[in-house]
Amino acid sequence: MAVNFPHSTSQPLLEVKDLCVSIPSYGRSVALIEHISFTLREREILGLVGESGSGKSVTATAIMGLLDTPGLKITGSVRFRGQELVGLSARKMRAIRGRDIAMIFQDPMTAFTPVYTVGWQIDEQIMAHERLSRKQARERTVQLLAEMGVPDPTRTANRYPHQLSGGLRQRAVIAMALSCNPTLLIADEPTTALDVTVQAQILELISTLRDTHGSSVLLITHDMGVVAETCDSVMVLYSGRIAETGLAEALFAHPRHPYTTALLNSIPPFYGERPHRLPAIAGTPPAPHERPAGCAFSPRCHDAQTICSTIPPLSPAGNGQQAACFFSTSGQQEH
Ligand SMILES: Nc1ncnc2c1ncn2[C@@H]1O[C@H](COP(=O)(O)OP(=O)(O)OP(=O)(O)O)[C@@H](O)[C@H]1O
Repeated sequence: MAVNFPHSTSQPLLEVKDLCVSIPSYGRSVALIEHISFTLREREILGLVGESGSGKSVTATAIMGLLDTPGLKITGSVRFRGQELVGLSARKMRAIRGRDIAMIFQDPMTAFTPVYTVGWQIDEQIMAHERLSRKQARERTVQLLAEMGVPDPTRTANRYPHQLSGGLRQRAVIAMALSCNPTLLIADEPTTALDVTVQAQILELISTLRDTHGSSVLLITHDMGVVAETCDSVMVLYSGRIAETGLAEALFAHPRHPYTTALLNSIPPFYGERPHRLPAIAGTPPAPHERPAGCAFSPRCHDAQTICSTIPPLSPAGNGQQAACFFSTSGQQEH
């Protein structure tokens, strides 16, 4: 587990304040995410965790300016190195995406087109941002692939995406994402499609990026085990709202929200096959348009009481943690 978070005094890189995304549905506005606020510091690895449908991808794509559903409304603030990104023109946002913020997805095949070699595509990415010849770009491509632990990088660069194993493809995707030296890497379930051994290697690679490239990482996952292995800090989402935040070490030792406790109980054994999706707790999260009044987790919570029919505010819960639970400081959720 990433027990020490050495960068708590480093500069804020990404400051998200009160980010809300809603869509119109049958004449009313339905929130996909609500009041999301967090700060990602330089060289920090922050895990964004929650079950399917909790709003992780919507949060990430809103930050990246990639949400384009008609009628969708984004409010709040996303500041990257002090610059406001919400409301920025598509052209300026594209420039920031290519230069400062890169994103990698669960399925590495989506990052590459099948008809060009992997090396060609990474070269193109480099040449789009720097005035380099193909030969110079290829040297950089090969160097990046080598840094990502790709064996025989010169030969691998000349192969097509389908000729690589899943693990090698994901390494190549990370190499492409890093080709412009982004300061922020957003990784959306980057290891879910990979087998356990390769997952561990890719997570190791991501954890070393802050040392090799000085990157900050927003790591999206449904798997608390992945957070434990990789992240300095954690933000737990439930039904589009923050359930709990804190440093990984503190939150793992003393979860303050019953949903966090349930997720921690779902961590599969360290050894053995890791199931694709573990049922964290009986029942499923509500869809955005079916979110109950009050605490959205209360229908699945053993400790729910009458007060939970009002929305619990996100409040300090000790140890630098914050939790949206009326009982978060009483200690009754500790295990
Ligand atoms: N463009 C959209 N239009 C309408 N609803 C959307 C849109 N994108 C996501 N949603 C809904 O918003 C909710 C949050 O989705 P999101 O993809 O962020 O969840 P997630 O936590 O990333 O889940 P997963 O782990 O399955 O990717 C879901 O109920 C989803 O159906």
